[in-house]
Amino acid sequence: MISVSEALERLFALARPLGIETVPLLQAHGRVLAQDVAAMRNQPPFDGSAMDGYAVARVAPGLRLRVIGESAAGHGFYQPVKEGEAVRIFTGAPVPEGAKAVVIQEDVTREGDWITIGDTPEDNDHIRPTGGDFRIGDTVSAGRVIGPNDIALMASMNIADVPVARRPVVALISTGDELVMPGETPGPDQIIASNTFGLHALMRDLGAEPRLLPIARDNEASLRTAFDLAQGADLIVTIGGASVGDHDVVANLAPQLGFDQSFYKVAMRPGKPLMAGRFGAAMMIGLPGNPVSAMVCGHVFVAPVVRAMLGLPAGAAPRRTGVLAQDLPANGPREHYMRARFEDGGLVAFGSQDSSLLSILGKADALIVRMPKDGPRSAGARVEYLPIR
Ligand SMILES: Nc1nc2c(c(=O)[nH]1)N[C@H]1C(S)=C(S)[C@@H](COP(=O)(O)OP(=O)(O)OC[C@H]3O[C@@H](n4cnc5c(N)ncnc54)[C@H](O)[C@@H]3O)O[C@H]1N2
Ligand code: MOO
Repeated sequence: MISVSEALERLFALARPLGIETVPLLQAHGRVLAQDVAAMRNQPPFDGSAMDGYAVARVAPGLRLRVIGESAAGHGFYQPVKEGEAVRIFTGAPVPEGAKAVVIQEDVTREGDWITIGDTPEDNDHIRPTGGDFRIGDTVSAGRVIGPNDIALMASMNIADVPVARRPVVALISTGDELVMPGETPGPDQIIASNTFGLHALMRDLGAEPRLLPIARDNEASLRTAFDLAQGADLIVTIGGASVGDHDVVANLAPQLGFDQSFYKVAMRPGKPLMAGRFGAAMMIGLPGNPVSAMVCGHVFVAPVVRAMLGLPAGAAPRRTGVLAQDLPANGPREHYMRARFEDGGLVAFGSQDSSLLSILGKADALIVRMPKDGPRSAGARVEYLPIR
């Protein structure tokens, strides 16, 4: 059995980066920027006014000036302003040549075409200089998930088409004779497939393109059909059949069908019978079937792999530090991801950590990470956890 960190390293070695595609700006939200993009223009493209008021060549209280024109946003005034003159100006308008400051209209008295400057602070010229926000060639750096603020910035830079990482296509295959789809009527010894649905949502959140394939039954022909249907995927994720039982088809049959295994079994709880390797042109991860194991492995392994495929830094799922609100006993030999909730700001692990209990996973805010053989921890101790909400 290998450690969680070694498993992650091997997974990153198996992942292949994806190509780049160009999407219209409106579709770039949530995608990963695949190349630096550069501003096509200066912003502002001219010295512009930050206020409504009067553009003047000199500011002095009591100065009387003649208003010679008007500069509004989208309608500049293209004559110089000289000593003794002022130009009526509005926020966002180009400042005329010769103007050294804008006096806000609250600090001015106007009579006809004449203004008199009143008491006004002289430390702010209210002029936004050309390129004060960004200049031609300034870049937004690749390797970031594009958020609303990035979209606004790129729009302002006149970037209408954005190079983004192609979404990894993730084929999700549930295996087992006992499974039916949600909405179907299960037989007396059947249950509803849940793992592929939770993982589908997780993949969507990460910016992948999940494909839910039909359930593979516990026989070679059915598993072969599922792998055939998975062709074209960048990542194949199987769920269940990973352990040592006679009917555990993925562990028993996948190598005969083309699975080139890199590792099998990780010293973690839940999630021990995890496997990974390549399957033809795709990477493959075989998750254990127990529902909590599958979801925890989704957070701990599949999510970092998808991020790496998208060109984000290859690293473990980000952890935070929290304070225990209760004592915890010593941990066993496997790295333990304990389902826990926050109570008054402190972490409380659930009493049952059985890997079949989705009702507890559903109430959990966090997975407390216990390293192998970690000693007992007292209430008040600081521990690492993965946020899972
Ligand atoms: N003798 C041993 N038995 C088991 C071991 C072991 O080391 N020795 N490991 C246990 C551990 S740990 C786990 S985890 C499970 C994993 O087994 P499999 O990956 O083979 O999973 P299955 O047997 O197919 O299913 C386990 C459990 O989960 C349910 N299941 C499966 N797929 C789904 C799905 N898509 N949605 C909802 N539920 C699913 C399945 O019905 C079973 O109840 O093995 C232990 N055994
Ligand atoms: O490792 Mo299994 O995934 O604990 O139930």
